[in-house]
Amino acid sequence: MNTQVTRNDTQPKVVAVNLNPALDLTGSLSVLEAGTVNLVERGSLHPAGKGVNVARVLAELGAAVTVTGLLGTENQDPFCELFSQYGIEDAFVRVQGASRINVKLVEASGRVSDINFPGVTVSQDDVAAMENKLFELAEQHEVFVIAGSLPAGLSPQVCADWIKRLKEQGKKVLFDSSNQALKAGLTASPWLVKPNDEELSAWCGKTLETPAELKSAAETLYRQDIANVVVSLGEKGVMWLDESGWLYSQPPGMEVVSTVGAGDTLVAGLCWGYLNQWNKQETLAFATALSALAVTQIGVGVPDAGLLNQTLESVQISNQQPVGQNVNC
Ligand SMILES: Nc1ncnc2c1ncn2[C@@H]1O[C@H](COP(=O)(O)OP(=O)(O)OP(=O)(O)O)[C@@H](O)[C@H]1O
Ligand SMILES: O=P(O)(O)OC[C@@]1(O)O[C@H](CO)[C@@H](O)[C@@H]1O
Repeated sequence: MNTQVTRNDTQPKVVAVNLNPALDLTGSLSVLEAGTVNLVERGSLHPAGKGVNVARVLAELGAAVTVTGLLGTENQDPFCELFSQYGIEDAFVRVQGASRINVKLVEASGRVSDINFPGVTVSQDDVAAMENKLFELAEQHEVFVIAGSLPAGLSPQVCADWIKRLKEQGKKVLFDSSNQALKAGLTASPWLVKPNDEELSAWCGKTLETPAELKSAAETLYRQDIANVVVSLGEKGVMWLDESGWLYSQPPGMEVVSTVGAGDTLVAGLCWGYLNQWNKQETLAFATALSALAVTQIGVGVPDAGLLNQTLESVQISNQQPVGQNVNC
C-alpha cells in the first residue's frame, strides 16, 4: 500500500456533507471540575464538524473533495479559509445566522467533555436549497459522506430520504450520525455506517457490553441491507462486518492529546481505502492507523508519511476478535 499523498484524478469524486457544522473551541486543562471555576491552560478555535473534518482529512490525503451542508453566514470566514487552504470545493448552502460553537474540554488524562450546541434553526427554504444542491452535486460525484447531527428545522426523515435517493442513483453513501438522525438514516440502508459502541447501543435501546452483543446488533444492521457495518471502539479499535465476514483492528497505544475527530478520521480513512480500491485488510489497517494518530493532536489532520507508516506497522488486524474489545473491560 502506498500511503504517499498524491492527487489522483481518476478516483471517484467525494462530497462530504455537514448539515450542522461547528467551530470547535478546545480548551486544555489539567482536571475539569463541574460546578466550579475552571482555568483553561491553552485554547484554540477552529472550523470543524464531522463532515468538515472528513473533508479536510480526505483533501490532505489527496482526494478531490467537495463539501456541502448548511453554513451560517455570520461566522463563515474560518470555514472558507480552511476550504481554500486545502483545495476543498465549497458548495455549502448559506443560511442566516452563525454556525454553532462546540466546546471541547480536554483534561490531562485525555478525557474529553463535549458541550455541543444545537446550531442554527434552518427554514423550509433552506432545506429545499440543500436538497437541490445535494442532487445537483450527485450529477458529478459518486461518493457521499454524510456525517454529523442535524440542525433544528431539518427532520431525520428528510435526511433518510436523501440517503435513499442517493442510493437509488447508485451512489456510495457513508453515514455517521447519532440519535434520531442515525436511527432514521439506517432505515435507508447506506452503503457504510460507522457507529461507535455508544451510538450502536442507543440505536438498540440497551447498553451493549459484550463482543457478542455488539456483533449481534451490527449483524442486524447488515441484514437490513447495509453492506458495511463498522463499529468503532475508541482505543480498543474497530470491528467491521461486510459480505466477507468480520475483521478486527487494534491500534497501538497512543499519547492522547484529544480524541475529538478520531471517528471522522476513521471514516475518511475508510473512504480513502475505497477510493484507492484497497482490499479490506489494507483499508482497515490504514484507517485505524490514521485515526489512532488523530488522537495525538487537537483537531484532525494527516501526519507525515513516516509517522503514518510507523503506526501502520503497529496496527494489528485479525479475523478473530481481540479479547480486549469487550467494551466494558
Ligand atoms: N485512545 C486511542 N488510542 C488509539 N486509537 C484511538 C484512540 N481513540 C480512538 N482511536 C482510534 O480512532 C477510532 C475512532 O474512535 P472512536 O471510537 O472514539 O470514534 P468516535 O466516538 O466516533 O469519535 P468522535 O465522535 O470523537 O470523532 C478508533 O476506532 C481507533 O482506531
Ligand atoms: O453534533 P455532531 O454533528 O454529532 O458532532 C459535532 C462534533 O462534535 O463532531 C466533531 C467530532 O467528531 C466535532 O468537530 C464537532 O464539534
